[in-house]
Amino acid sequence: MTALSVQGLHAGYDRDLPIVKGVSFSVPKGEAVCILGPNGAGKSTMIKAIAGQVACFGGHVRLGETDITGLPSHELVRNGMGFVPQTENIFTSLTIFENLQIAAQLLPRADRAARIDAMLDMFPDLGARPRELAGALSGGQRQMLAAARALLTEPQVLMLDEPSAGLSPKLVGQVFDTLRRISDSGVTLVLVEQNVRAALSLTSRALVLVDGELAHDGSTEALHDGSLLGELFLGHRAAEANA
Ligand SMILES: Nc1ncnc2c1ncn2[C@@H]1O[C@H](COP(=O)(O)OP(=O)(O)OP(=O)(O)O)[C@@H](O)[C@H]1O
Repeated sequence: MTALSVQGLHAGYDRDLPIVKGVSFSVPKGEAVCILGPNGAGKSTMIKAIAGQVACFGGHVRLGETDITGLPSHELVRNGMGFVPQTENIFTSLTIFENLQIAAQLLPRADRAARIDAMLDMFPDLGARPRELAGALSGGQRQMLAAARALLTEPQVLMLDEPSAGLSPKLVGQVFDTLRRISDSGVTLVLVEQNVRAALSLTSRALVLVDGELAHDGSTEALHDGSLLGELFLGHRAAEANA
């Protein structure tokens, strides 16, 4: 069964200069997929367009059978999409518990307390100190809180924009261990990553975006020795150099 389907997506900040140009892919339920590519390729723009935060100029995004193209973020959450942006993904002046409470507002009142408890159980680092200010957490714990906020509504698909950004190697390891647990629990994962090694350790399939177009869609095995990835990335650099 297909969890997420993107067909002929054109998206960006100016209709006359789309950043994402005709990208199509689909992700079966339960699969973990990473989106790789050189700086400026349009990875963040694409994931934000799928998450309803950047304008779609053409094409379709479907979550299961539902067309979600261009729906605002809160509607996407109701339809089963979780999105963890790269920055400003938690409220640092509020406690861990309050951060979860705000995310829980989208749930029926009767379900809120149980879902918050489930997240505090799932993330023991957070469960040990629910009254601590989110701003006092380490970078890795902040990413866990951001993921917990997104998972609270039990999304079918969880998308993350560079969960390793700004983290030390040790914290990257912690965050990816958490993502592996989330993936193992059956949630479909789509993540944009600059940290190729970490991304390939988690996902079985990679999409490579070069200059807003899909340059590769296949098993991560082919990318482990780095030469194909290098070719894809270098091809882009050569094109830039000749421009
Ligand atoms: N808010 C914005 N307004 C206008 N242009 C933008 C905006 N955000 C990004 N861009 C442009 O869109 C292009 C793609 O950027 P994007 O951040 O999507 O790439 P990326 O592949 O995620 O890069 P990186 O790996 O460096 O984060 C770049 O040319 C960038 O300058």
